[in-house]
Amino acid sequence: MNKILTLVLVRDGKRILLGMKKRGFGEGRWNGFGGKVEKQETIIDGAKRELREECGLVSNILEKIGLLKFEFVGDPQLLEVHVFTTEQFTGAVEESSEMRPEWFDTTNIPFDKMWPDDKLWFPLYLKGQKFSGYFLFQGHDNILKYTLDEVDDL
Ligand SMILES: CNc1ncnc2c1ncn2[C@@H]1O[C@H](COP(=O)(O)OP(=O)(O)OP(=O)(O)O)[C@@H](O)[C@H]1O
Ligand SMILES: [Mg+2]
Ligand SMILES: [Mg+2]
Repeated sequence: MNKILTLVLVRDGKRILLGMKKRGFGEGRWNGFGGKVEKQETIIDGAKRELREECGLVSNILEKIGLLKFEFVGDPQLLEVHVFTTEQFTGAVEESSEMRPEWFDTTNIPFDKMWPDDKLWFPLYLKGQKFSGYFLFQGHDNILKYTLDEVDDL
């Protein structure tokens, strides 16, 4: 069984909100907001919940933009990350125990302090292209092989 995760990218014109992960998986890296989908919730509800928990923002309009699958050498569990974006949100950005949020200009995204797959698919996201990808990692820094496709539907 794949492990189902969410990732939400909040966009405000030319800026994007990322969070510095303060603990757990991906600690020390900037990323969108998200986490594990719980048993009783839908994927989109999980995405909304994690967004609110991790940065204080509320959105009811998440657009699905990507599906990413990750495999780590030596780990039989496949991660399935459902990626969403929104430009419509309410609330105030607040730091949480898990994330320290910060706005970045879309021309100045800190790829050297992000998961290495991000620099591969972010350009598709930024031009409004939906995508589907698979990445095989060795450790947390090396991508051994990957596929990345532009798709019309997810
Ligand atoms: C390998 N390449 C990757 N590239 C980009 N993003 C990645 C990723 N691998 C995982 N992610 C994201 O990292 C978060 C992990 O989930 P994570 O935050 O640990 O879960 P959750 O918030 O439920 O935490 P708690 O267990 O409640 O503490 C989650 O958003 C997931 O989409
Ligand atoms: Mg999380
Ligand atoms: Mg969680």
